Amino acid sequence: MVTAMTLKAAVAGGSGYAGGELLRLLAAHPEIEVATVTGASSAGELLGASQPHLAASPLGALEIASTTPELLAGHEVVFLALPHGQSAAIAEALPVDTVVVDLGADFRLEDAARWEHFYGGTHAGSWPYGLPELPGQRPLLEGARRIASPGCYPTSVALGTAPLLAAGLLEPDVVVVAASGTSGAGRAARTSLLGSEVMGAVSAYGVGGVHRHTAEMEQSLSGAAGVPVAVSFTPLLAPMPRGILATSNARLREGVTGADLRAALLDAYAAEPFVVVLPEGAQPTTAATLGSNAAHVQAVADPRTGRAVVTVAVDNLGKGAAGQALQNANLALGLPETAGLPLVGVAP
Ligand SMILES: NC(=O)C1=CN([C@@H]2O[C@H](COP(=O)(O)OP(=O)(O)OC[C@H]3O[C@@H](n4cnc5c(N)ncnc54)[C@H](OP(=O)(O)O)[C@@H]3O)[C@@H](O)[C@H]2O)C=CC1
Ligand SMILES: CC(=O)N[C@@H](CCC(=O)OP(=O)(O)O)C(=O)O
Repeated sequence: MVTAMTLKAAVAGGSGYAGGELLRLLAAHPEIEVATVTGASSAGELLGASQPHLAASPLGALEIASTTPELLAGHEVVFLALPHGQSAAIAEALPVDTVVVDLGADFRLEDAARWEHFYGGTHAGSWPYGLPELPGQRPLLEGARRIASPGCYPTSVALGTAPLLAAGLLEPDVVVVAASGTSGAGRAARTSLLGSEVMGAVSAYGVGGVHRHTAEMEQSLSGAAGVPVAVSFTPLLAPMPRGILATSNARLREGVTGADLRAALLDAYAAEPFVVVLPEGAQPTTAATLGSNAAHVQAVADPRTGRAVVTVAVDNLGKGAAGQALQNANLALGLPETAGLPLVGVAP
């Protein structure tokens, strides 16, 4: 039930994985109420049938509507959790004073040529990049009407390495190997159903610099470093439903120690509610972040090879997607940044 005191939200793509997690978070948000949920093939179904984890919430009784700009207009905030290429036309038709947070990639890249290279089609433009913890980024998101929420892998990589590059501790050439749970591929991919192929195996994909998140990582890391940063990225598919563990490896600048790396992370995240720099000796694990908007970060020096090893765990559907989108909406709407966002995960 929407009351005069609450802000009305619409979630487009509410039948998908990212939309489903966003609706779970919004169901407990103190100041936002979901008035409209849309989808495509699921239009006409009850949300509780499409997303069984929402069945006990009043949201479960909402009917999923077809996605049209007319239906999405008239809300204070619209979340777009749609496949790539679907957001731009919808966003253009929404009122300019509506807060629109896109969970997809349509508006993440500033460079049109790079967007077209990695995604194909025509670049729709760029919006403020919704990773508030990046140096200098939060003021661009406070009060914004359009926000491009980052991809899950780029979120995890930037949270670990951006402060180290900004502090001049690493050479601007980063090798990333990151493992994701199957929900990262979206519900439509049905990888979750291919148990015989996915379970019991870890496999690399998008190998050889072709994964589209490479451009997004280079954009945010170059912004933090103030010089172009090259990223070599290899994603791995891991036999788990959700979670990302990203490892980033880069050459240390002359004289830099492990203590310097940790000091830079602790300094960058001292006042950040969602980023936890783990105690020395502890390593991030995906399980500890599940269901939360937290990112767990660690950095270690390998003095024998003169390299830094930075590890980050996030929930790909939490800080990697829905949690981050809600954090961005809170900033845009002038609400407490942490409203409706769990700081702690579920265990075991
Ligand atoms: N999964 C993840 O970890 C992350 C996802 N994202 C981004 O979030 C967005 C959604 O991803 P995800 O939830 O994983 O994807 P899913 O495949 O799970 O869900 C896609 C959603 O979009 C709807 N949809 C599909 N085609 C259309 C269309 N032509 N018009 C309108 N709606 C359509 C689907 O509706 P229906 O089911 O009714 O057909 C469904 O609700 C993507 O842009 C993705 O890149 C970002 C970060 C992480
Ligand atoms: C396991 C898996 O397939 N993961 C997805 C990443 C999903 C995501 O964050 O990103 P976008 O919003 O940019 O699509 C992939 O590699 O394409």
